Amino acid sequence: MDVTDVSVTLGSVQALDSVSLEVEQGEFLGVIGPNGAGKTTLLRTISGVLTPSGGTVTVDGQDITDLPSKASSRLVAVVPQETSLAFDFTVREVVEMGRTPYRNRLTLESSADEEMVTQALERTRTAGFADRAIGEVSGGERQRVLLARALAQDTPVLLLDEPTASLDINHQIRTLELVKSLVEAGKTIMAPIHDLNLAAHYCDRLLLLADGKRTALGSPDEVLTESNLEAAFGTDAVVTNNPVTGSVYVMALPDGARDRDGPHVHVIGGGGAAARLLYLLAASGYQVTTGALNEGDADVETARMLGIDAVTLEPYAPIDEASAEKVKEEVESAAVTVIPDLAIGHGNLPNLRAAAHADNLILVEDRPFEERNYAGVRGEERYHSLRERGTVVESRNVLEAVESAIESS
Ligand SMILES: Nc1ncnc2c1ncn2[C@@H]1O[C@H](COP(=O)(O)OP(=O)(O)OP(=O)(O)O)[C@@H](O)[C@H]1O
Repeated sequence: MDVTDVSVTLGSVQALDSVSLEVEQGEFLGVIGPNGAGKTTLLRTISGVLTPSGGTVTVDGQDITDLPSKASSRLVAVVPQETSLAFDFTVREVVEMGRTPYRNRLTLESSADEEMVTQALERTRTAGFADRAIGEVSGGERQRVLLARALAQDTPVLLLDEPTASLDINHQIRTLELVKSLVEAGKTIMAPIHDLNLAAHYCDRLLLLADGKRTALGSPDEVLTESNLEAAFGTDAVVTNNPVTGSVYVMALPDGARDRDGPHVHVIGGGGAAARLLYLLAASGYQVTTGALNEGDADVETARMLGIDAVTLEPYAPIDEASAEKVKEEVESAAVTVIPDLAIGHGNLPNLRAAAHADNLILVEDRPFEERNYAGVRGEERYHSLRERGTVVESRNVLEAVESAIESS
């Protein structure tokens, strides 16, 4: 499917401004963007409902705007966000409407039509209430019925307007898994999706629209960058990777979330040991820094999510001199430095060396000192010497300890 330089004006609003894109057969393209960006308008233009003031839309080499509606309905099916359906049709009758483009006044329903309708009902799990009136099913069920109708239409291109909007979490995933299987079977699918994390996980590519313009187009990690999100949505967002699925993960931060103005606390982390502490300190308004940590470490991910500055290193790289120096600078400028209950290995010796420069040092120990893990004598010695000049607390008392260290200094 090719969209070339499409512009649409609605009333006095330029809803689409010279938008171009190609969608491959067997591709799932997610359309994202703020309210009013033009997502629905783009869908309505591709389906032939709206005529662009400029540009063309071609499907299978045919210009949609030139085709009679019956012919375009064999190329593009739409699942609208909202629809007014006569309330006394049954669910099955609504799905049968999907076969209309293949009928004329003289042909009766064929067995192929019936087969398509049955399949569509089954794939969308709506067969169980096929004989109920459409007015008597829930909003989420109705959305699945509309998807069934579009499947019965048997088109190469399927446009879904917010396919998961009124679905519960179970049906969101089921619907997107169904979309995935349709795409694998060769359908071309385009869908505005507000949930950026679902979009990132399921879509092959994303189109970011803002103000009727194509702002970005590419793989989810190319499109979902902090600067693109800031520009399009005007929101401060943190982009990390979902530790479970590996997909890009977006979290919007409330206004001012990064403007913490409390005293500076530096946290030596590693392997996720600092995650909760980072959260507690950030939520209490401290200006928190952490590091040095390797990219990919769970503590780096947490720091990103919370908008905390981290001194980072390449994955698995040892702490080099420049990074050790940066850690030392953070420690020296911090009112308090905290070492959570971490495993002490060779890797973090430079961090421990830097911690020796702290004005106030707090060491968190939830396990008896003897049971802790030290890789090598040097780690143990180094930690011992820090222990002598710092305050040892359990994690449940760490906030209090930070506060009283700051008060007394
Ligand atoms: N019938 C109309 N007449 C005039 N302007 C319209 C009409 N329909 C939509 N618009 C305007 O066109 C722009 C694009 O609207 P569109 O519905 O395509 O946005 P959207 O990205 O789908 O938004 P949402 O996320 O809220 O569904 C908006 O500024 C909207 O106010």
